[in-house]
Amino acid sequence: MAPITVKKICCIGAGYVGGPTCAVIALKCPQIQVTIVDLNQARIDAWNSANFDLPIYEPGLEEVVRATRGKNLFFSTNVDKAIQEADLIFVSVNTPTKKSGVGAGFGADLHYVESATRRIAAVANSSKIVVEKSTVPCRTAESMRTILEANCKPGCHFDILSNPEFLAEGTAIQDLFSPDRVLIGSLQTQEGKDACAALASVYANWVPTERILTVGLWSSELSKLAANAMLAQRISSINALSAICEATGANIDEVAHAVGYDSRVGPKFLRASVGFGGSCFQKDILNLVYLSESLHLPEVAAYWRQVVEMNEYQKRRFSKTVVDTLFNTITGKHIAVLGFAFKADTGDTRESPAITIIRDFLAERAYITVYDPKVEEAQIWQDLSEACPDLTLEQIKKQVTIAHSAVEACKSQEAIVIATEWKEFREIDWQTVYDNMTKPAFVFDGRLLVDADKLRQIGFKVKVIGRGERL
Ligand SMILES: NC(=O)C1=CN([C@@H]2O[C@H](COP(=O)(O)OP(=O)(O)OC[C@H]3O[C@@H](n4cnc5c(N)ncnc54)[C@H](O)[C@@H]3O)[C@@H](O)[C@H]2O)C=CC1
Ligand SMILES: O=C(O)[C@H]1O[C@H](OP(=O)(O)OP(=O)(O)OC[C@H]2O[C@@H](n3ccc(=O)[nH]c3=O)[C@H](O)[C@@H]2O)[C@H](O)[C@@H](O)[C@@H]1O
Repeated sequence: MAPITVKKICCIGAGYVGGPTCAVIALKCPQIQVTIVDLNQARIDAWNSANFDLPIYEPGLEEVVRATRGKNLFFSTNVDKAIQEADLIFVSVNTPTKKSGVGAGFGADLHYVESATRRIAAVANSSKIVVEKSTVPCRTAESMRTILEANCKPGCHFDILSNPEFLAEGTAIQDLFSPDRVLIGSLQTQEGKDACAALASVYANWVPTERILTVGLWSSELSKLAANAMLAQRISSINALSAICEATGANIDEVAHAVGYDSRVGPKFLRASVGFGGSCFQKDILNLVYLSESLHLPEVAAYWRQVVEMNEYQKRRFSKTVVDTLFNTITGKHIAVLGFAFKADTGDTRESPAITIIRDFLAERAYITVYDPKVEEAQIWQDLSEACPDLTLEQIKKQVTIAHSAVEACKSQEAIVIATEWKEFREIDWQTVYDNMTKPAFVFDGRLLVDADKLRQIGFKVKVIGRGERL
């Protein structure tokens, strides 16, 4: 059979993954027409906005969209038309943790994947390659195939591939331009292999072929959960060690450096922090826990669950350090929280540790001033309202103020908490900040960001995560 040539791609889901991923495909494959669709009209309008006020902030993304939009990249809410025209369809919809019913709190909520799949079956009038881009539990492709085969029009045939995404927010464009690997899982039938080759040929426009890994469908699905679980496990491991450092006087930077120098361990992803956030680590580990439990593997489930429990402990431990250090009470005290996003270079706040810390401070009835360079005010209010269901928004607004710069946020405060590692926080004029604070002035660095010695010379009392030194 002649190799399948992909000419038109549809991506269902114009979010953090679908948007950047398919914009980069459009840039690297000018011969392919790419249409990204979503049910959310506001999101599509933002992708199409005349001034490129895109719905997500990601360094380099605007340049990619400027170079391709209206040429071979289109954003639309006309899901059916894009499905009908495409030869290959990415399903890149959200797969959050289930909130109720069987598996609540652990399992993935697959209803967005299912409704996208049902839509493909209902409207497709020719054969398609359907690609799972969303992160899904192992064997989801089988359910998709059952739905597609039971509902498709006569003469239509669907090949299903798994092609999980490994980009990290904040570096998405760089990660997509030069991925460590692209993973494609397929059934090991001739048709499955042909579909796999068709998708591989799309990536081969810019990814070296030795980095395009082809495996079985179930391995591909599980590899995505495994990759996130192992990355998160490294952070929980280093954070567990940070607690020992604080208790013994060891320095977590030095420990991470010494351990990471072993080429078998490697230096990356060993940065102690106030805890990991983001929409996926916790969700994907809980998904793995649920999978393990459903497979009657309770020890395996407990092992992975501990990675999330350690992360919760780290966030709690950080809040408690602040209270303990501020003479065992923060009631009525003024604290600046620098950073609200879950990491630098993104406006995304999903599962951000800053939310948990502020919730803890609100429970102690402290006054908080927040500053983040990219997170919208409305998002901060929404996140705090969800995190503090016992408080009305009016009550929250009495205790929380949003500032427009770091220096403004720190003015007249008793303590500063660094919750996100934004580069601009490294360049703060600490002398001016100190002069304008209530004394003693405290800095709690949850991101290993400040030069603690320099701050101490100015007069600050400084506590850095993973360091047991004197204030
Ligand atoms: N955010 C990240 O950095 C990464 C996310 N992932 C995975 O990718 C998937 C998507 O994640 P995000 O892009 O962050 O989610 P998102 O929530 O930003 O975007 C998903 C989009 O899908 C749309 N959608 C849902 N059902 C639809 C339907 N039936 N038809 C059309 N549109 C529909 C939603 O309106 C939403 O805009 C998830 O499974 C996630 O685990 C994987 C790697 C990285
Ligand atoms: O499936 C996903 O969603 C993605 O999840 C992560 O990407 P992301 O969550 O965007 O960002 P990371 O850089 O992994 O950071 C996650 C959290 O861990 C924290 N972190 C990271 C690294 C580190 O050494 N220490 C640390 O505390 C970050 O501050 C952040 O809160 C993975 O890195 C991606 O490979 C994966 O595709």
